[in-house]
Amino acid sequence: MSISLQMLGTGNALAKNYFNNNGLLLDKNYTLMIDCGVTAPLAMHELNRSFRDVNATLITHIHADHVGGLEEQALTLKHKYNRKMTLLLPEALVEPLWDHTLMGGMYQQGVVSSLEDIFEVRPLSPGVPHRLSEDLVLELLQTPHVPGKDSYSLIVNGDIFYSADIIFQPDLLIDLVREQGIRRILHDCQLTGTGHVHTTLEELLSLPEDVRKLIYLMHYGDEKPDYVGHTREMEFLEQHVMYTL
Ligand SMILES: Nc1ccn([C@@H]2O[C@@H]3COP(=O)(O)O[C@H]3[C@H]2O)c(=O)n1
Ligand SMILES: [Zn+2]
Ligand SMILES: [Zn+2]
Repeated sequence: MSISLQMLGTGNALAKNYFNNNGLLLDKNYTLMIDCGVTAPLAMHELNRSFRDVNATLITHIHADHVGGLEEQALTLKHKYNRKMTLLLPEALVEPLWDHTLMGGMYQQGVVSSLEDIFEVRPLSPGVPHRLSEDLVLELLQTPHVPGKDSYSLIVNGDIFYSADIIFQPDLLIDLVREQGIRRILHDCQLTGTGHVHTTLEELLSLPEDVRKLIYLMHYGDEKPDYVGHTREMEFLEQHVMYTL
């Protein structure tokens, strides 16, 4: 089973050179969009891709760089193609995504009054595998980010870990690799400053070598060029490149 990953962007919420950290996970018959931030519609356009060719969009948590493109996505599909996107999201996010984020822009009396009016909503329970296609199985793992904000990392096909924005979790990462058979880690990486809600490069560098060598770095800032060559075994994930996972 061959799974590919193409990032629509690899930047943090404020990056101007790398777009928001959103991705496409692809198997031969299925395309999953991981998060749909403010820059996702333009990123799709630049890749000559259409939301029509995405089977489902998965949301990890509610920050603009992860959900800020959903309004445009839903409107594009409705008005150009008369269809709804399948929205996969942790069950705990269904209500806040509508009440705290999308309702403000999308509410229309008598026409649009719930998330279900604009998406095919498929709530997912964390901690159990969900088969999305013949080759793609996804499990949500709740991980800490901003206090009070539910956030979910992903385990893909039982052996790939994709971090939502996450506070450094060394024990989890070591356990995933040494006990749970994870062979690839896609991890957010804050290059400067203290990691209050993200994991810093310094923290990732403190991991043992057998874990570091499985890590691709993503969700980084525009200062990334200054850090190339200073990440030991860990490589920066690059926007638009197609990776076989
Ligand atoms: N200097 C900054 C940078 C980012 N932010 C917000 O904190 C969020 C952390 O998760 P994120 O998804 O990276 O989005 C960030 C901004 O909303 C912020 O409040 N101040
Ligand atoms: Zn983010
Ligand atoms: Zn975030």
